[in-house]
Amino acid sequence: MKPDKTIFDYVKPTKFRYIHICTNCDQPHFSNEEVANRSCLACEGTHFHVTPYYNPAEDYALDVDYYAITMMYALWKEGLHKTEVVFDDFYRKAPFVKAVGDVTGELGGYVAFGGLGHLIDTIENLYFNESDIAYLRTRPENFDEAFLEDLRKLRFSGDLYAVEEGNLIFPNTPFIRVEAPVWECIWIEAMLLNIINAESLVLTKGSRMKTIAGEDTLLEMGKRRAQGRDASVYGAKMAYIAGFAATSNVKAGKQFDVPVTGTQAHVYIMFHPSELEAFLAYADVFPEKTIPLLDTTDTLGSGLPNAITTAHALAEKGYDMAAVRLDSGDLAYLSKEVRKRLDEAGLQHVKIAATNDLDEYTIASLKQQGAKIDIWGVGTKYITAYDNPALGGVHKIVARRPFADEFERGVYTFDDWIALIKISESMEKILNPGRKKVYRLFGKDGMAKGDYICLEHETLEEQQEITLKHPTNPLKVKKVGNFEATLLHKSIFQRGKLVYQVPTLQTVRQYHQQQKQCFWEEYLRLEVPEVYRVALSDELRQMKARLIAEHRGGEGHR
Ligand SMILES: Nc1ncnc2c1ncn2[C@@H]1O[C@H](COP(=O)(O)OP(=O)(O)OP(=O)(O)O)[C@@H](O)[C@H]1O
Ligand SMILES: O=P(O)(O)OC[C@H]1O[C@H](OP(=O)(O)OP(=O)(O)O)[C@H](O)[C@@H]1O
Ligand SMILES: O=C(O)c1cccnc1
Repeated sequence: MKPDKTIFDYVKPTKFRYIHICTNCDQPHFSNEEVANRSCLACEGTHFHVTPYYNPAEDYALDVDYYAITMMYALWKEGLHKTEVVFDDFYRKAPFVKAVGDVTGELGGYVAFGGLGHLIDTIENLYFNESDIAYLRTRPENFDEAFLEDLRKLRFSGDLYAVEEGNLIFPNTPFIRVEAPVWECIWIEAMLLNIINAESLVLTKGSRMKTIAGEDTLLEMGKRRAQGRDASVYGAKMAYIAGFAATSNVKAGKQFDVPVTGTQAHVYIMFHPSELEAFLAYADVFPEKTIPLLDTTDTLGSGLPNAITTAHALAEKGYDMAAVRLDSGDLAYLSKEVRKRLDEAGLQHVKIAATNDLDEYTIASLKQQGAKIDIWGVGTKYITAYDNPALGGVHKIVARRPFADEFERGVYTFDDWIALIKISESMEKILNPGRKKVYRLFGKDGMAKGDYICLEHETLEEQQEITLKHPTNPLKVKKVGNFEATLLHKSIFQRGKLVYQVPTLQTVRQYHQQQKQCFWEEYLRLEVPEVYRVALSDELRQMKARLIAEHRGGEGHR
């Protein structure tokens, strides 16, 4: 390595642990092996500067709850850690839906699936770096050195299937399925759920706001109120997917190429000797982008007249003032009055922006009151998912390969998957066992009719009509004919390798809008939404019933 370089000056070595730099020609080579047993591809030199690659920005291996490490260790000690298993990720109750339910008490609602791009990035760069290993070595559990050495080599090596980011997901539909060695599935749980739960939650909040705002402009302004830096940056990214026009979060703009914009704050006006001087000074610098804030002293008595003077001054120079901003008071009354007076002053082009603790409900109410607001700036209630601060997505084992003794006894073959179940007192909490897939059924009009969860070997392609049966209530059935069935999951990782073409943010944003249009508005409305059918195949239901009966009969969880 040249003395004036650090390892960060070389190409990012995704998934490789060591960087071997030719001491002759400075060419970098990436490897998972510490020992350089090769000649340089560029100059055939044989001497290398070898160093572990450690990028503090890629520091995800310990994004776990401690019991993940102790379970991984116990499985390693048992020699079972590489047993292949299947995990499903799903949620049970949609957020933001008030506990009213339909006549049978069942709650509807949806989640907009967010966070897949972030998850892919994280899994691609997931490895225990040297400082992680050093930390684990200090733990009182006294982990075996051979275990720590295996951790140093560990990468995600499994298959991962997921719903595409921006699609809509419903209670109990698995949004991710992971097939991997059991210790890897345990390793990624907390990190995966942390990303998906947080980003899907705010994406859903934003998606609801977009439903209400329609063609009006939505701006994301939550940075100062977000629960941490990541939450603000990824929240701004989710807002863009949801259909917001821009964010005030500059870091998100840089990181994800999201449009960035803003108005002006009270500080700028309070700092100047007078409101009018402040408006004129700002307009001088940003003649095409000036949005005066009207409420520093008196919205209608001072802010608005000064903004009109500023707009006329701009017009004399050939510029159109963009908008004015309301930030307090009765936004319905004020916006109507401001619109009237702007129009009277010949300023029909000047738009009205509003901020102040807005959410989908206040926006809906203001629209219903005939407020003349074109631009909605939302911060706190969007970024914190204020009325429902967590999404309860879970990561659960549903199948495993047989153990050695089970092969030996001839009970199973190598290719078998053994369905696993966890029993609960409440039927809703009992997992859907086995290795499964999910179809989404569309009518000929392109509208979604329900999700159909079945075992991996089952197929729907030949069927003309299907009865969607409620998972727990036998009286709830819905016949669907003349449908098209689409598999909901895409293959993301195969044997640890990324096989999915990650779409651009722009594409994900369009995809989210397209997917929303496939659902009747009754499923998407804010209050008491219609329940979208998620059904199990007969074979899956029967298998589940058999496993429950066996379990209740005391035969354990097989
Ligand atoms: N016409 C309206 N209908 C429904 N909600 C409104 C209407 N006008 C304002 N709101 C909302 O009512 C709340 C008013 O909050 P609050 O009383 O804290 O604001 P304020 O006194 O006007 O201003 P400040 O932020 O300076 O305290 C805000 O959430 C705002 O979005
Ligand atoms: O209301 P939100 O949806 O969070 O939107 C962002 C708010 O942030 C700013 O207020 P600031 O932080 O200056 O304080 P304020 O609440 O007293 O206006 C701005 O004036 C908005 O009102
Ligand atoms: O640009 C704005 O108007 C803005 C940005 C962040 C918070 N409140 C307002």
